[in-house]
Amino acid sequence: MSSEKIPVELCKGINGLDKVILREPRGSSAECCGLSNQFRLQFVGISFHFLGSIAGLAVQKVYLYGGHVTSWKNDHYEELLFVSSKFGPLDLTKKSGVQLPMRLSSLGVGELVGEVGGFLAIFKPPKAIRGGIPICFPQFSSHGFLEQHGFARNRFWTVESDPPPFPTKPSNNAFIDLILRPSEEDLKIWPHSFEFRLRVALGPGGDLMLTSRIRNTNADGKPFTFTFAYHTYFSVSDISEVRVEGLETLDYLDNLQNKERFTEQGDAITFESEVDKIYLSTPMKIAILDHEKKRTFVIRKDGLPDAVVWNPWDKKAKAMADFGDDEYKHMLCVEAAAIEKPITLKPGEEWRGRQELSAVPSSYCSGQLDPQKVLRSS
Ligand SMILES: O=P(O)(O)OC[C@H]1O[C@H](O)[C@H](O)[C@@H](O)[C@@H]1O
Repeated sequence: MSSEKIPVELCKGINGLDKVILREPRGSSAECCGLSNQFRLQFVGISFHFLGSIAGLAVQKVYLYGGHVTSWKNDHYEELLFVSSKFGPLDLTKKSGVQLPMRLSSLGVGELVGEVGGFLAIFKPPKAIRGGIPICFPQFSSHGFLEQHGFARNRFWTVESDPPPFPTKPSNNAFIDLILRPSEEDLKIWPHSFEFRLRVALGPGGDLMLTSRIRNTNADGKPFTFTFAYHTYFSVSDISEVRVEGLETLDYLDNLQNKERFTEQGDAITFESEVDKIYLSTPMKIAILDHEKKRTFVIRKDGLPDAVVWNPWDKKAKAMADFGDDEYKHMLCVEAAAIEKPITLKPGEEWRGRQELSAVPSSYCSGQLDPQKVLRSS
């Protein structure tokens, strides 16, 4: 089958990795990923059921881990998102001194056992994929009592073939709709019923668009409150060659200084050490200029007033089991978010948060944040 004729395809990648690929005729693509079947079966005993082809809209149950976009490529087939070479549960063993292969079996909720020559090591269940676009919900970071960044990034999402209508449908049909509802276990840790619909779409020019719709479906009449972020890892040539525009002079909370509030002073944001800041009430457009690659990412966002900027730098990188020691040089997270003013929904209410990413050649001039001008430049 010619891939060009299939805007949405369900397939398997390396090591049986389940993924949905969105394709755009000029060559751009995006992938939403799961963990490999085999691996998931070993770890948590969840089976996958493919009941048809997505292109034919006959799929009823496809589970994708985290509703996580793991790849976004332009029409030159260049990867635009960073994903760590060490992501995934297998690599978590690396820094604990345990070697694979080992026998793995499920111990029930939350614990796994690896046995190597009589030596037992207990691991946490699979973590979020390190890179791409993890979804942080219902809590950003440690701003609350839930696990870091909430649980949505560590759950299986389902493909939804017939979601409630969006105002517009992408003309190229390169989109996929996912849904997450809480399990019984989730309700024990966050006692709120919700429907989280995520549409991942690839625009005709290769733009990657994520739209989240979160609805309170509580039957007990209670509202709920959440924080949220698209935790986007951009791939950059060299972090010291990168500049972020659109956040100058804004107030931010510095996660490295007890979330204290400061005001940004510089002309544009550049990087020479660890950064972990939540910029507040940011403009709808933010640009990331990569001088070496001569590429500019433009983030357009709606319903997401804040923007997190994160790079772990060398020391933290070394401490992260699922991250290469030098990989901090090639990534930058700029995360469209709603954090400072958490969102509250009454039963029946729905919230929308949208992020649109473009990658354009850097004939883009500094300070020129009109996205139309950016898109017209070549
Ligand atoms: O390691 P993770 O849980 O994926 O979090 C990675 C990072 O996410 C955000 O950017 C936070 O602001 C950081 O404080 C955190 O270190």
